[in-house]
Amino acid sequence: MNDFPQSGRPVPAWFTDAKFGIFVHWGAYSVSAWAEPTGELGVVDPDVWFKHNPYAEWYWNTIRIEGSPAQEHHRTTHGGRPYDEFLDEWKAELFDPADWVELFARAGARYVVPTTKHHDGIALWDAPGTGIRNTVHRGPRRDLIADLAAAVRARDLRFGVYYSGGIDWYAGRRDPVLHEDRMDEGRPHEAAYAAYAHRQVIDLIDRHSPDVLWNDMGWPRAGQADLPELFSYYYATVPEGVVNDRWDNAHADYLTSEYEADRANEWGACWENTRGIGFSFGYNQTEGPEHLLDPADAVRLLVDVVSRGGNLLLNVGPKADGTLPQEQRAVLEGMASWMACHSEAVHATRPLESGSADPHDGDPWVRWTRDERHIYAFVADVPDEAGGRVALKTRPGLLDPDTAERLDGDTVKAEAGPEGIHITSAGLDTPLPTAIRFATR
Ligand SMILES: C[C@@H]1N[C@H](CNC(=O)Cc2c[nH]c3ccccc23)[C@@H](O)[C@H](O)[C@@H]1O
Repeated sequence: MNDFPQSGRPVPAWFTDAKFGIFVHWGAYSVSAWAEPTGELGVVDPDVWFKHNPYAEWYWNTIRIEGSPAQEHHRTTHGGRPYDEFLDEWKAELFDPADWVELFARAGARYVVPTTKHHDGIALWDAPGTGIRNTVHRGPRRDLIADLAAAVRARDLRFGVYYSGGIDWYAGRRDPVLHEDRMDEGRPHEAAYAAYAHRQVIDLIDRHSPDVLWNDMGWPRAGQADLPELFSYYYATVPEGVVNDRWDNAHADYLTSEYEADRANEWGACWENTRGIGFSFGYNQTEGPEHLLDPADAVRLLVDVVSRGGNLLLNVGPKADGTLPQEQRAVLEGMASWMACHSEAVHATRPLESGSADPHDGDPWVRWTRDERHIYAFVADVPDEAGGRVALKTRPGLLDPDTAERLDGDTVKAEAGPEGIHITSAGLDTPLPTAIRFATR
């Protein structure tokens, strides 16, 4: 979607060191919590995508598409009633932000980005111009953004905000989006909406000094001339703030990709891949284990992204009551137990210079990271018949075999080989990667 260079502004070190953030998609769509588990963005045929949208947060759009299974579900389960009623049904009665943040921190996340207003236009704070159509005056009757921000900062994590500037099916009054080629028709571009959105982002900056401004689906054309002023105001308020790339090519401190879409953005010193634990960002009750990443998948995704110089923004979709779905908690718990001894090989690392050591897919699976004094080899799926022996292809002399150590404490033997380093160690035949640390020569 974006083929322009980043802003040229050096991205603050906290962001490139952070490596791992948690996205939180929570809204009135968490009450309906329903979508077909069609598949991943970028893999699903675009002609199928919108009528069979796996994004549960797109429920209001999908139920307005004639003949969609979601429309049928809405008719039979909710009597076809107005989407807006889900706001009043949303109570968030079990919302415990400190509990969420503790799990996010243990999993190794260093920043948290909640949806403050998604495409349905419902604000999770008392946003200017929204009247009572927000979670302070209806439903939860709570400023969910302020409560989460406080918990995130109390745990010394960075706090960012997601804002749907490009799409607003309420204030923007648009017909359903039927195909990505007609996405622009689904977007409001008028001056009134631009002023409304601009004012809300300024309000978020004034209230929370967010460390990340994560806008989505572009910015209304009538408001694009005012973006340089908005960004200047943001940076003056948050000198270490970062701005993503979804403002219609106006500006970007870093580029984003989403599932398999926009993978061409995954280059340079700083980019971020985002996805849900399943095929959806909003909680989708129809998803089963076969649709979700397991802990090993999530760890490998994080390690692969970090080894290529990116951040992973992994999403959780809380239930309407404020609890994190058990199957999503389990993934973060799995990441947390892995992160307990692998953080040093992930956080504040950088990719290796190209050509010094090769990643490898298949058996074994190999990825690399480095910091000033060490090089880390992540190894998984070592075939059993190899007796735990792996040949790591590296530039000769790059690693000192005598310094090899497994971060989980198990023993590893290393010796220089013709193509780099041979290591021998037990228990590397699992899909969950293990890091071996070497001192750099
Ligand atoms: C983080 C997610 N961002 C989505 C917007 N995604 C994009 O614009 C990315 C994208 C690239 N190519 C596309 C083709 C069709 C739909 C989306 C995209 C939103 O529509 C989702 O609901 C969720 O908030």
